[in-house]
Amino acid sequence: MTTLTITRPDDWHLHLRDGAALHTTVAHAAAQFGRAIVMPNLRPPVTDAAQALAYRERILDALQQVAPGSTFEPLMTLYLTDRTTPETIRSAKAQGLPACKLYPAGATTNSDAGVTALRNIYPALQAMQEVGMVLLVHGEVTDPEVDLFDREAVFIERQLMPLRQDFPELKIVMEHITTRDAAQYVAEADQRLAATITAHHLLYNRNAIFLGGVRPHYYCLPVLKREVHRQALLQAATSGNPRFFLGTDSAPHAAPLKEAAVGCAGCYTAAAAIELYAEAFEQAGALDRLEGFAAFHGADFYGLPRNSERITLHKRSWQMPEAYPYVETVLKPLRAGEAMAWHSAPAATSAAG
Ligand SMILES: NC(=O)N[C@@H](CC(=O)O)C(=O)O
Ligand SMILES: [Zn+2]
Ligand SMILES: [Zn+2]
Repeated sequence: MTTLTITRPDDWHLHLRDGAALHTTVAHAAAQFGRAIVMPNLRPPVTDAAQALAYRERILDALQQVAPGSTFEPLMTLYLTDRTTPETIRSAKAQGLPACKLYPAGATTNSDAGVTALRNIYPALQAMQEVGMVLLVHGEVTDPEVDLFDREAVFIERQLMPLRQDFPELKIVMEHITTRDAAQYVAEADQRLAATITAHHLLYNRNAIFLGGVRPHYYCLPVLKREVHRQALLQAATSGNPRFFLGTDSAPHAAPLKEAAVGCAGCYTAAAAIELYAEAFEQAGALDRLEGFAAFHGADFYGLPRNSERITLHKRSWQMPEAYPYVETVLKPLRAGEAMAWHSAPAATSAAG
């Protein structure tokens, strides 16, 4: 297959950051995706509807500048803290926010204000269950005794299983799953549990972080795992199961902050996300399953209409730029300077055909 036309995809897990960063991140996201679930882990975090709507306006302002006329739609989320009240949840739902995000305190970038114990958010979760908001989960325990590579599997046992028992009607998305354990757990669960999978976890195993020396641009959280896990994720993503869908977790950090003694976690894939996913699906011989994963399953899970526009991908080699301008520095994308197998044509080109 040398061209592939699919319904315009959505990104169900995306970091856009704020301020001048939006000029880079919003341009990339809007070029590919119809909608994106925008992560709330800003500094300070987005903890109520008013902050979320103000952030949405800043995103839309940037969109007007970098892609005038674009219909890209940012879907806003709340950052849960120990102090999130049921009233905050009800107000967020009333103002159209589809989801809230659980960051266990200390689990990842900008999670210091996150939740220190699940019981602290039980009243908020109860309200979310009642009003029908989706709970998004960074599923890793923060217990320093637990090996970094086991933190997702342990989270499922210690936190997610009891949580699902206590809130059986709550819709939950396990974000950026990285293990066979998570893929199996989600596959065996009911309709209310889904998972997003990133392109980088489909394409790389943990060797990528250490190939010839430490490679900070392959460091993200949850960290890349062994090849058996990558294979299991690929199988889940290409299985056709509607509870697995696209979430890039594209997480920009200025290059100097990643190439540091203590480098930030996060891979930047938004500039060519669908091309990376196409490569992974092709590798699995399942390009015919890409559209469901990228454009249908997420919208269906969230109860939103599917996109009507289409995009076209061409099998054509090109080179990923070394860097993109980013605030006052640069941003190095995953695959920087390396070959890409698929190329996505701008919407205008595909519409003409
Ligand atoms: N994935 C990451 O490694 N980093 C994300 C946070 C997150 O999604 O956990 C970020 O905001 O930089
Ligand atoms: Zn996360
Ligand atoms: Zn993320």
